[in-house]
Amino acid sequence: MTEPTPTTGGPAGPPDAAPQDAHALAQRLEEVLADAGRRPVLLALDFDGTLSPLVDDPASSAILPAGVEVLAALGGRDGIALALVSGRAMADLHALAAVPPGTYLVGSHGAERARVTTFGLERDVVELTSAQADRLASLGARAAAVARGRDGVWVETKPTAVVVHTRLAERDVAGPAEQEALALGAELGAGTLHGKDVVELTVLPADKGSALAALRRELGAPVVLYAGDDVTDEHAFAALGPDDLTVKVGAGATAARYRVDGPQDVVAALAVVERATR
Ligand SMILES: O=P(O)(O)OC[C@H]1O[C@H](O[C@H]2O[C@H](CO)[C@@H](O)[C@H](O)[C@H]2O)[C@H](O)[C@@H](O)[C@@H]1O
Repeated sequence: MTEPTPTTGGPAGPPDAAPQDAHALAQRLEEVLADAGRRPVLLALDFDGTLSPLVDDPASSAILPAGVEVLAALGGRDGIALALVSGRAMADLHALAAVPPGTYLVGSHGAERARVTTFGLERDVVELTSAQADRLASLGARAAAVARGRDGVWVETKPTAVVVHTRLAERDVAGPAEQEALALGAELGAGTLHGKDVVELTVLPADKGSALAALRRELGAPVVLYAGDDVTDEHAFAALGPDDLTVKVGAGATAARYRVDGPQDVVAALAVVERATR
């Protein structure tokens, strides 16, 4: 897996200072949570690569069991709001994400919004204009042509986008496929997001930063913790301020203040929140 260039995936260049480690993050979380005046704290988390380890088959992704447990414990806790902010299509995210009622779900990088309830999903309707629907159909057909004959390259379709996946392809096959997909997006006037082994071509441009800022405003959250592993999460980091906690999961250039190694460390940070808010 190669890290895509942030130019097409996210807005930010690297910060001046190197991100701080998991220990510094835990300390800062404890400080923030000790101040009852700074509630609600919005815990907003990317899904793939952040709560759920990356796998070859996106349908078999799952939040780490310890993560499911700690999220369940945080559900409905006073002063804590939970959100998943993902590139996944909403139906897909809802099916895979074992999260407690009350959790906000942001899907398709912000094009889809919903809230988990005890009775099911309360979901905003997404409607495409006929021009957008036509463009999505053309993108689907042309993306299929990009994948055709290329071993390990396949196309996922979402309500507002198509995704060219290259994780299973050799590098000399994946690189040209990603470049062709990006060129296709430019040719058909689609929004493009270049994530980890994926090129997303969307007819309803959205980004995690705008979606996160809107959710924060609605909730009136003075503090936000956002954790994400991909270049598309840089939009979310860029939308947050100096009092927020931005956490890059894994390697790669980032504007986040903290860096942790993997999903197990994200779960550990959530456990800090769980203990501090009992
Ligand atoms: O914003 P996210 O929650 O990180 O979702 C981004 C994309 O995630 C999925 O693809 C990624 O995870 C797959 C499963 O681990 C992996 O096979 C793929 O290489 C990753 O890019 C999903 O399939 C995409 O639709 C999401 O946009």
